[in-house]
Amino acid sequence: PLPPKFGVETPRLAELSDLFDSGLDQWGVDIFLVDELACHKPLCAVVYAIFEKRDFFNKFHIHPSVLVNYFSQVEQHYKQENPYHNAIHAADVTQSTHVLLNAPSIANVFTELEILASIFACAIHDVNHPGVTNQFLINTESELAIMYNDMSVLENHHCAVAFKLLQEPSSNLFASLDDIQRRQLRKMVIDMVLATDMSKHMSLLADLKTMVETKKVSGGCLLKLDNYSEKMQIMQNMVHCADLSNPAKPLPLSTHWVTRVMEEFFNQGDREKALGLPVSPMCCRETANVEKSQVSFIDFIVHPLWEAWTELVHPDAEHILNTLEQNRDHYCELSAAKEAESVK
Ligand SMILES: COc1ccc(-c2ccn(C[C@@H](O)CN3CCOCC3)n2)cc1OC1CCCC1
Ligand SMILES: [Zn+2]
Repeated sequence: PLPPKFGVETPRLAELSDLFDSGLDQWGVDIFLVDELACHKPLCAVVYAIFEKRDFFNKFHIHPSVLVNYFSQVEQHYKQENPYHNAIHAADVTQSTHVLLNAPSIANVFTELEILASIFACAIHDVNHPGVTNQFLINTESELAIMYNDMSVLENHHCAVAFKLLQEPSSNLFASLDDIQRRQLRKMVIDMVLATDMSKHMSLLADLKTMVETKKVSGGCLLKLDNYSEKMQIMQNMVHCADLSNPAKPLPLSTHWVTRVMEEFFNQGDREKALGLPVSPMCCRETANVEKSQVSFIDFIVHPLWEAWTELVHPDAEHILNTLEQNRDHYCELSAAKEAESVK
């Protein structure tokens, strides 16, 4: 028997179906509307829709009910009390990567298994996120930090939880893959999820820039990706771009994410204050300058990354970079207006 369409019981199935028809392949689909129409199971709905659109059910002999069993479990393991690191963020990063994969300039670069691994990695990349940063887990000598020896604590946890949930027989998504494929997929997913650790950002970006330079030299085509490491660098940067894509989305979505991430950071700041720990950067609700922080985040982290990605897939991501630059100017103006207000 087939599970409900998109794996979610919703009285608004027709609207959800229409939104996916028009928006699933679009940069900037309203993921918060997906959350509403899917009765707060956005991850199940988005993954189901992408698997259907990419014909993964047939290509990898996955029964829809097994997909729904597994991603319902994954969705339940995202803490919905987190303002930011919840299943909506996972659905957002997954759908964003689905769009990036459609860029014509990387059309024939990845195998179907690599595409499956990328979509899967996004869907699970923050599962069971506790709503605090690695530094907080380390500073508080949390069980997770002890478990993972302070190294990419969150990212190791997300991976372990996701693969543990796969061991449930009714949820074994990759049962029909052969052992080689399953082992390749597991390695690719681990490599991508561990690369979402922000402390890896600078080295990831350096690799991407080198690849862009060599691409320029080799006459612009990406097809000469012969080894695993080069391909994985692109996949890791693609997922990292999607993870840091909030400022590059249409402004209403971007500001909604800023509100949510600041609330999560401020909750952490409250906990640090209560524990007598130094309050992390941007986590103090009394002193944080939200707009200024966004401008710095864009100038130092997000824009350099998206500038490199845009060069790699030129000209397919120009509109994304333009949106990022327009949004940056918006936050800059807001910040200046706030500054002017405060000196009156
Ligand atoms: C929409 O804006 C953001 C969307 C996502 C993130 C984001 C997700 C994961 N991270 C990594 C941090 O968990 C780790 N950092 C280490 C430094 O201390 C703060 C915590 N960051 C941040 C965003 O903006 C920041 C908050 C104000 C400006 C910068
Ligand atoms: Zn994330």
